[in-house]
Amino acid sequence: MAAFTILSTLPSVTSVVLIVSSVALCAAYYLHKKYSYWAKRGVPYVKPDSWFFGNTKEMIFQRESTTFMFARLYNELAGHKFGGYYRNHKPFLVLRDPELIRLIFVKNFSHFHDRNTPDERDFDPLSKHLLNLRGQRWKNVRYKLTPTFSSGKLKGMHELMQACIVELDDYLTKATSGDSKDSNVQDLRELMAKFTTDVIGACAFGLNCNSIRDENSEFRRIGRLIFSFSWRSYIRAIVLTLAPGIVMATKWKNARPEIENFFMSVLKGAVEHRKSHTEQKRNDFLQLLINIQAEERKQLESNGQHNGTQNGTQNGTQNGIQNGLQNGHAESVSEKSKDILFDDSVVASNAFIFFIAGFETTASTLSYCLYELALNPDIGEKLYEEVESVKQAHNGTLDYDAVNKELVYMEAVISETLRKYPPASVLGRRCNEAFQIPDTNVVIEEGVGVTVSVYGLHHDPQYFPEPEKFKPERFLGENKDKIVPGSYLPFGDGPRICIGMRFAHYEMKSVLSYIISNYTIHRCNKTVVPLQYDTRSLLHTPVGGVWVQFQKRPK
Ligand code: HEM
Repeated sequence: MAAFTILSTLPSVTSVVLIVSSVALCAAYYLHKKYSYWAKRGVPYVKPDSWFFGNTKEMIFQRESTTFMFARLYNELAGHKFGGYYRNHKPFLVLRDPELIRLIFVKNFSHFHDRNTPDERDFDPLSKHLLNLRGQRWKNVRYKLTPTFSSGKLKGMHELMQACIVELDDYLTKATSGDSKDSNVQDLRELMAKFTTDVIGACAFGLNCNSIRDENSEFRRIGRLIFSFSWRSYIRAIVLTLAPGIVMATKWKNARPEIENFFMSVLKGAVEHRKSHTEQKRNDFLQLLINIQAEERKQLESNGQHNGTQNGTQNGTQNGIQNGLQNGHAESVSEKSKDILFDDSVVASNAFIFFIAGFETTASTLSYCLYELALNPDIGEKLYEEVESVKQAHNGTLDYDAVNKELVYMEAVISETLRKYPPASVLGRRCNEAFQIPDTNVVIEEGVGVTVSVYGLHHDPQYFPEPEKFKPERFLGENKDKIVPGSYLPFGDGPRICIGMRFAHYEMKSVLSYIISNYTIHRCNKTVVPLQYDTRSLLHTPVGGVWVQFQKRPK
């Protein structure tokens, strides 16, 4: 009897089936509606291959790298100027036509001024940097930071960079004169990452990171950690696309705690040092950021708007940063005024992003460039001749202007490297104001993201015939003039183009001219051709490194 009563209170099999099928139907209807977005608008699109992840399943399950997944979407939409795809169930547009790309990235920037990255978050002290900032706040910070990369400022960093080249020289001299027959065989990824870490450490923080000299350098360890795969970052990235609200509500920071703590303590140390050594003239990015902050405070004070406790002098600013960093958050109470643009966390975040954006991209370009020289010795010899002749014209040394203006063939070799191996292979913008694509009825609605596969464009034979061949002459003379605007985008385009572009070019040309002058680069039995790429990496990273052999040139 009791059993009968319990059974009668349970829902019948029919009602369970009904409930389950109604939920399934609602979910199917919801997803069908979501995935009809592009079809309804008559836009060609790539059919999603997963109900849950749209077109990004292969990337999410790490079977395809980000670079190759977006290049595949680009290729699948061949014949169209643009086409739709879905990230999870959100609609995105791939832009394929260079003219349309320029229209969106440059001419109609006011409709697309933000990236697809999440908005700056108050709980994350290292997130308020140029890559993430949006709208007017981005504009103001960018405006203030642009002079930081002027020729005058970069010229002032010449000595810092040369000091890092001396370290590299010391290392390579030992390696190539070592007893072991393999000591001159080097993993370019690792060697160049150590070099660019030292450069950016010196130029961003005024610090000697010692990555080349010291195998256990903390900076290099943290640099490796930033770009290595972690389940934490992987799960966070998935949650961020599926349910960004969860990341915000749980204050789930992007940087791992170890990385955040490291940078916060480095910054605190650097600021403390500057406070007690005001006599030392500095010319690094951190000092330039501190100066901008000091100027801003001075101006706010003179406008009578700033009631904080700092006195507005450079020392005051340094105290402010120090207090903020010491309190475990980068913003001191006195800085909450809405008028303040360069609060402590904006200073910390931008020094941090210069480090991250600055070392890996240049290291990867340098390693691919030297790899190609090992495969194409004739290009290496042509480079050598150019470097030697420019050096001769300048009494045997290359100053800032000679490096910048006279190494024309080297510039072409670097441009070709960036074409074949763009480190930032995908660009994105988020539509902030509806935009009708000219000569069509298609309107990109507010909130919809647009994507450019830089790798897809750079490997499209329509723009770069025989794209797998390494041909620097594409970027020389009249060939250069024939490059279709909007088809070559290693540094992006429009007002949000890479702010460090000139710095990167200068750094790469400086170190390459040193290497080319002193060494020849060769294939060795560890050189892999063609390179195989890590499907888990965001930046196109080869598996197992990029190995070549260095041989000292006879003097
Ligand atoms: C070969 C080296 C480099 C490459 C290929 C590269 C590439 C890029 C690309 C593609 C973007 C996005 C542009 C867009 O969305 O239109 C970008 C943005 C950025 N890069 Fe670089 N970059 C390099 C070196 C550097 C260096 C050395 C620094 C700093 C010292 C730097 C700092 C930045 C910053 C802060 C942004 C965000 C700019 C903004 O939104 O206003 N990059 N970079």
